[in-house]
Amino acid sequence: MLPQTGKTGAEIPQALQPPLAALCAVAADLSSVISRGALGGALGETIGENTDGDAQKALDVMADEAFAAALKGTGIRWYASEEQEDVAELDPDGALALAIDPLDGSSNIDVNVSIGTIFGIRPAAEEADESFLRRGDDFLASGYFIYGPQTALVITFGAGVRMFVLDRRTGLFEETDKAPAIPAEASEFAINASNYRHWSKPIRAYIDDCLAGAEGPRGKNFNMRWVASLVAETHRIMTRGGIFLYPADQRASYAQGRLRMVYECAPIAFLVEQAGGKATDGIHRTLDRTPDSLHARTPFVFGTAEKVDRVTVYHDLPEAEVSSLFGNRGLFLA
Ligand SMILES: O=P(O)(O)OC[C@H]1O[C@](O)(COP(=O)(O)O)[C@@H](O)[C@@H]1O
Ligand SMILES: [Mg+2]
Ligand SMILES: [Mg+2]
Repeated sequence: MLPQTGKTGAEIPQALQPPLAALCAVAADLSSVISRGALGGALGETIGENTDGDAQKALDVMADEAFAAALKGTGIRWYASEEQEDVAELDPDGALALAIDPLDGSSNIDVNVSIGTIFGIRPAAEEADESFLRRGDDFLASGYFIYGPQTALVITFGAGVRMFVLDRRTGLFEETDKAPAIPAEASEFAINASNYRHWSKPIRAYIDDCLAGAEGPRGKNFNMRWVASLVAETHRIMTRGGIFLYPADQRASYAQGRLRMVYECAPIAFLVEQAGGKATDGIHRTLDRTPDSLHARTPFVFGTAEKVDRVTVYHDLPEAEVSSLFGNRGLFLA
């Protein structure tokens, strides 16, 4: 079930072909299960709790079990999943380590909104933790499947970004010639605005200035999106630019935001950088940071490079300039 590279003919690295074929086979099956909705059972029913304390939905567990089973014998030694407390050893003689969010956007399972799967593949270290608790500059591949009106695979092997769409007539992922590249200009921001009162001053100031529109310090109007599915936001930003923010906030257990470094933020960061964008924790480059545990969370800001840089600058502004009463930011922020 390897993705068909007819459009570009560009090779898929040999060592990655078996795990990628397995990922595509499971994703195609998942796509079909998801498209049947309630006909296929209560996919969005809460059946437990994962390590993070997040509600575990039936589809979360189904997806995790399907990916883990399909990846056996494909060269993956270490399998790190959102839905499993510890790293699983699939093939002791495998040379690869795979981190996965089997089902991303779980709150949308029952409301027919796009959901997805996020994955990242890197060389396996001798020890499980050592394979994942390290800087993110040795990815061999990362990407996501999005189960929406189209089921698509967006992936990078470290040489740009490629997109494949599932052709339901053949069950194969066919490469398109529209390789996503994040536009340098955009006017959309994505953030869960209901958390405004919990954000830091620099984040509030950045969003205040977007909301102030043409009359405010930015001198232009913006639009807001929040799908509550990281994969859907990523796909939109990969396609038409913009910025996504899930910052740290003052709620209990959100001091490092909500999203997890190993199987959400680092794989997305590698992909976004390959598409010409940037990804940080609001200040520091995501891929330069080392997670201290498998399910460690991190604040996450990614998208159009200039916008991500601007959020970093807001964190450098003097206290007085990020108080929400302050009308004008430093001149260079015009
Ligand atoms: O519900 P919130 O706080 O807006 O958070 C939405 C975020 O949570 C997530 O659903 C977390 O991912 P999971 O669904 O895999 O746990 C992201 O996809 C999404 O960006
Ligand atoms: Mg997720
Ligand atoms: Mg998930």
